[in-house]
Amino acid sequence: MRHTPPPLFLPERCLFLSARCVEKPVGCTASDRVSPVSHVSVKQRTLQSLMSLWNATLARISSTLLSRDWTLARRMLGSGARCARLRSLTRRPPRFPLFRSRFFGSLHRVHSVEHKKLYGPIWRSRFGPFDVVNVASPELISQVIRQEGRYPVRTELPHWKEYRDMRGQAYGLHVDTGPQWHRIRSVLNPKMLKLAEVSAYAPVIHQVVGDLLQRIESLRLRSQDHTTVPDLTAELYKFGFEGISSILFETRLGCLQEEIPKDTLKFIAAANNMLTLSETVLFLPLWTRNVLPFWKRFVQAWDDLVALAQMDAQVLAGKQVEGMYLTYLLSCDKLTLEEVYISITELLLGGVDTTSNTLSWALYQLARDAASQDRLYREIMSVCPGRQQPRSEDLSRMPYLKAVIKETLRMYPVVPGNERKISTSLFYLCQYLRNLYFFPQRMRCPFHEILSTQFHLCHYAASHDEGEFVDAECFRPERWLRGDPESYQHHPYSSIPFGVGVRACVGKRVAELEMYFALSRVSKRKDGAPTTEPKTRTLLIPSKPINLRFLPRA
Ligand code: HEM
Repeated sequence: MRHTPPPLFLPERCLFLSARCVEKPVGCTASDRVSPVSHVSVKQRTLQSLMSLWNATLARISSTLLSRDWTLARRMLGSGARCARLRSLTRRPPRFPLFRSRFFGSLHRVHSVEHKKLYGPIWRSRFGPFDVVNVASPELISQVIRQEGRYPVRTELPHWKEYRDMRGQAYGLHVDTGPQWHRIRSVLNPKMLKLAEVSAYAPVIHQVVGDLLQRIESLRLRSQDHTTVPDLTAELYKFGFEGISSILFETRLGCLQEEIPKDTLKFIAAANNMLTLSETVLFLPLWTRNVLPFWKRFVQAWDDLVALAQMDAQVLAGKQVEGMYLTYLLSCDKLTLEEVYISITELLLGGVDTTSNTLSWALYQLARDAASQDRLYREIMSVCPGRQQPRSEDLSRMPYLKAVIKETLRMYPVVPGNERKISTSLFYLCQYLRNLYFFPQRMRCPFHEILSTQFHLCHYAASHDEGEFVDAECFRPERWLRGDPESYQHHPYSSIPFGVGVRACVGKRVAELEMYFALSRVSKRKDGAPTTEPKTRTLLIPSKPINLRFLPRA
């Protein structure tokens, strides 16, 4: 199946030129890159004014539509057909799908796949205090990303921000926006995203993978049938934590030992609490904070996270361990100490659930699919025979290993949805020529006075779309292999588990290296598994423990 991108309806240049004029109706300056008036002909000026007028009218119509003033909208549009088309945006799902779906499980399905079936690839919904426009087709997602601007904004995390203000902490990557976010990001990027720099972490990751294998072996031997490793996700969670902390601090915390250090357990529990409570405190009204225990627990969880990351950072800063990420952050002198602490906390937080859950799903799917498992095993053995460990450069000769991770992330994108707020003054989306939507930069919201239009990018729905992926619910790593009879071209935005663009995941390369090394070495054993259902707790995680049987290969 080949994907043919649909043509765009409006000439982009024209739209942006006039959009600037809408923003600054009097005196567009040279810095706006709009030609000075004396250099344009009367015809061009007239055309430009007409375009400005047209765009201003459209912006007004859109904002009217989004503020639900239907009478005025109809009067302004004057066309029933067009009104109906735009109205589809306001066909809304129930108000709090989150709470309802909690009882039935699988929030991400209700939220994106089911809604896409009901409302099409674009719909509007309320998510806690947010009024959100959901986009669930790769084409629409790509259009949002293309217009995200220089400093993309994901979503407001008012409760995270409030906590940091309360404690006088720096905001950090998740909360900061604009040039301030960019400054922190440009310091973190080089040693996290450059392939050559990330390869330097290979030896330390291999040590951690070695510990994971030992842990699996000891749990297997201890089990009743001498094959089953119970709750593998919990072990992989410790692996994720040990992996990222050994990169950041270049020291081992011992998470995969029999006796887990108390502080490590505390960090893991705090991360779990913070992520679980994050949704709850966001949804509950402010007055509940003094009545219900959630806000206090949320604050406590953050206190524990920051204190532990800070404590490790302070102890290790004194040791001046050569080459570790923390040393780099402290010595580069581009971040304040507060920013270093919050960055370390966020990297630790980002690096645990994500890699561990993806690995759990990958092992689970391989365990159910003997053919994929054998193909992977053959590939690994051909590149790294015997007990040889893969090096970073070997990975380019392991396309199937990479395809397994890609397919796992397609089926279980650990972050099932992403967000973007619009930054251009006039923002449009166009779905296959038929529907054209305009969005104002700001719109009204009953909770906050005024908000930018916020888009929810439904990764999960896009990567489960049968139009993009044949038998989308089946695990088929082959679809990602170039030249394989089962492979085919996908829309480049049909599966973007790490996000794309300048605000995409900062830990992508580290996560991939950890997952490739762990999966290749664990896969040298054979396994089988019971079934389990996905669940979401801000992140997409298994709802039941995954118990795998590990049988040593002959
Ligand atoms: C399977 C592994 C992972 C997945 C699927 C994943 C996914 C994502 C996604 C979807 C985003 C949002 C990107 C956007 O807005 O466009 C993100 C952001 C982020 N991730 Fe990851 N991630 C993974 C691993 C990691 C690791 C290992 C780390 C830490 C080393 C990390 C740290 C972060 C941070 C700090 C951000 C915020 C970046 C920013 O706002 O500038 N992630 N991740």
